[in-house]
Amino acid sequence: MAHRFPALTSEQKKELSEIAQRIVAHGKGILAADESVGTMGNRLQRIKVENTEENRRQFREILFTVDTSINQSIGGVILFHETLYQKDSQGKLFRNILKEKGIVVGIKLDQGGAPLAGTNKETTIQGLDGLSERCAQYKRDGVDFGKWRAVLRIDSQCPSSLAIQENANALARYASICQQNGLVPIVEPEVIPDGDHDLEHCQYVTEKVLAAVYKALNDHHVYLEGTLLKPNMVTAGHACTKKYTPEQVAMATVTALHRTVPAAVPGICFLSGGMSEEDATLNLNAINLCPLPKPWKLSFSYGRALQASALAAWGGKAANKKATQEAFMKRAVANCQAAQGQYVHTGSSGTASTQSLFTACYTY
Ligand SMILES: O=P(O)(O)OC[C@@]1(O)O[C@H](CO)[C@@H](O)[C@@H]1O
Repeated sequence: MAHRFPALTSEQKKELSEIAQRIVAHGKGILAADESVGTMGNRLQRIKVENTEENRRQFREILFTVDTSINQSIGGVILFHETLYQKDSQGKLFRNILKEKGIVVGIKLDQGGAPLAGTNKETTIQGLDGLSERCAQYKRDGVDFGKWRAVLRIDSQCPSSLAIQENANALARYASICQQNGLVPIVEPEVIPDGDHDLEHCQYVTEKVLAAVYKALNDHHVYLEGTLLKPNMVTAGHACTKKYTPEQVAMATVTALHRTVPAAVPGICFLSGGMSEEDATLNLNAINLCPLPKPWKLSFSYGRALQASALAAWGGKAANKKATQEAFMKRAVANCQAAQGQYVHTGSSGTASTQSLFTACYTY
């Protein structure tokens, strides 16, 4: 089989791999601030704030106008469509505020789940139609990476081979379209933590899912050096009675990744999946200390685990801006340290940072 129809030019490949490497350089990770309107509504409800466009804008303004030193810990921010075109109170586009800090701007590209008939409530993700045009427009608007989240769940007959294959193929098709338009695709196959399964079962399923994803990416001629993976950590199900240490989670996670993710992938940025802020940091730290070969950067792309304390500190009040920014900065710095295996837990974490952020059947 000759390679007669190259998918990308060498210039395109260079641009993609440089973007991917910038995002995860020196322990940096990603702030996933891409909650859709509905998901943000759930977050705001917890702090008794109304889900209006202005309230969503105000919270994000506080995060994005944090001190420039945030660029030592955060390499990329994923936005939702609405946020990409919002401005701060001085009239400056959020995306320009982020870029001036040297942070790469990303966008959520998937458009929600659709049921796979004949399965045990499994789904695929929509959004491929018109995706190329959307990517081209976003690139013109200053976006350099995309995100697509596929959801797999563990249950009786789940994940089925249909759900694994279908979601792997959709992720690969999305990744190929992103790269054609100059966007680094974040590939997110999330095995959600609902259920009472043990750590070993989650590892088994995660390996099957990741193996299928990398086969599909190869089939679709995706340039791995210009991608980032956003997987779940391997953890026991939320309702499992047996508890595991961060070191056990780390060993199961790195083993699964080592068996399935090619070394050409520059970075693996975990989602937090409903872990408390502190657990997400401790597990990431243990992953980076795990004594197995780790040819990729192992970092974070947290939504809940980077914003829970900040949301609680804000409470919808402009007067709490400083405390909100301090809470956000604290988590960002802690995760940057964890991404280098240098986090030291001081034991002085606030209540918000140790609270579980799990939501059953987390969809958006
Ligand atoms: O699991 P977390 O770290 O909270 O969020 C991971 C994530 O993929 O899921 C969210 C909902 O789709 C997104 O906002 C975010 O990018």
